[in-house]
Amino acid sequence: MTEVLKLNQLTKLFGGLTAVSQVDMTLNKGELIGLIGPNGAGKTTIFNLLTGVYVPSKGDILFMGKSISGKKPYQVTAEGVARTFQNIRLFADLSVLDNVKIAYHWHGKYNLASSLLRLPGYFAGEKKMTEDAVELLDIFNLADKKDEIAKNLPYGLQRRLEIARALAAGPKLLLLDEPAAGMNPLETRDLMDLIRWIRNEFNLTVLLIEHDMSLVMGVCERIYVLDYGKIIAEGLPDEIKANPKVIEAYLGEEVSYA
Ligand SMILES: Nc1ncnc2c1ncn2[C@@H]1O[C@H](COP(=O)(O)OP(=O)(O)OP(=O)(O)O)[C@@H](O)[C@H]1O
Repeated sequence: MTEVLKLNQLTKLFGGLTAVSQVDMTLNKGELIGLIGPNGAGKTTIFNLLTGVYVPSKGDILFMGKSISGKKPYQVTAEGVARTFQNIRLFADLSVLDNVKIAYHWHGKYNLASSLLRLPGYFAGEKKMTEDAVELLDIFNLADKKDEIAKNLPYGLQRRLEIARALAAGPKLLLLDEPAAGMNPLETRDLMDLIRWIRNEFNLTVLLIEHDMSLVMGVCERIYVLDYGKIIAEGLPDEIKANPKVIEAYLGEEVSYA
């Protein structure tokens, strides 16, 4: 089994606050893993550490066996890690198509000189990129919206577009931060199917933060539970549901497994 991601004693302090504390985690190739925990548990901080937004205070992050701790976000993207955000971050005033095409530039199909000089390679590359982008949008049922301005899309479609854009960067590891936030139950169910499908189709490993328990339990093969920055449980969805530590951590929060 190939280890795609390994966190060794990952720790992040903000002043006196330990937001992430000695977290160990392993993701194997092709796994779809959930990261859950009450508000403020440190989930998004882990994503920010994984993507180079923050530098770990202690511990290490290994991606495909190589340390990526301390790398800049663009370097982490180039290594093959892509993410979506809790609060959607699209280029709001660009078209749906351009939002995806921008991400393709990460693994540019042509070099800077050919792009500046508009050499034949540039036009061929540009055409191929547009075709690829439209194909990707088609998978996400967004091809007919390709010329719309991103901010004018309904919320659920903006979330889909964000995932499409993340995939355009050609990741090996996809990090999804609350992909179902703000979606209705039908949209959530569609999204679950889509996440499972893209994992298979794009040969991905997926780590998913989610508050919607039905989504987490329905789609994830294994789950890590974080509370006050520490991993308090790890296991199969049924094990997690029945784990007293998890139930206690969630006491006072309304949890629905429906
Ligand atoms: N840049 C920062 N500076 C100081 N404290 C921070 C910073 N970012 C996060 N924190 C704190 O770290 C802790 C973990 O926050 P984080 O956003 O990672 O939690 P979370 O599990 O993603 O929460 P939520 O489910 O509400 O999104 C919180 O106490 C938060 O206030």
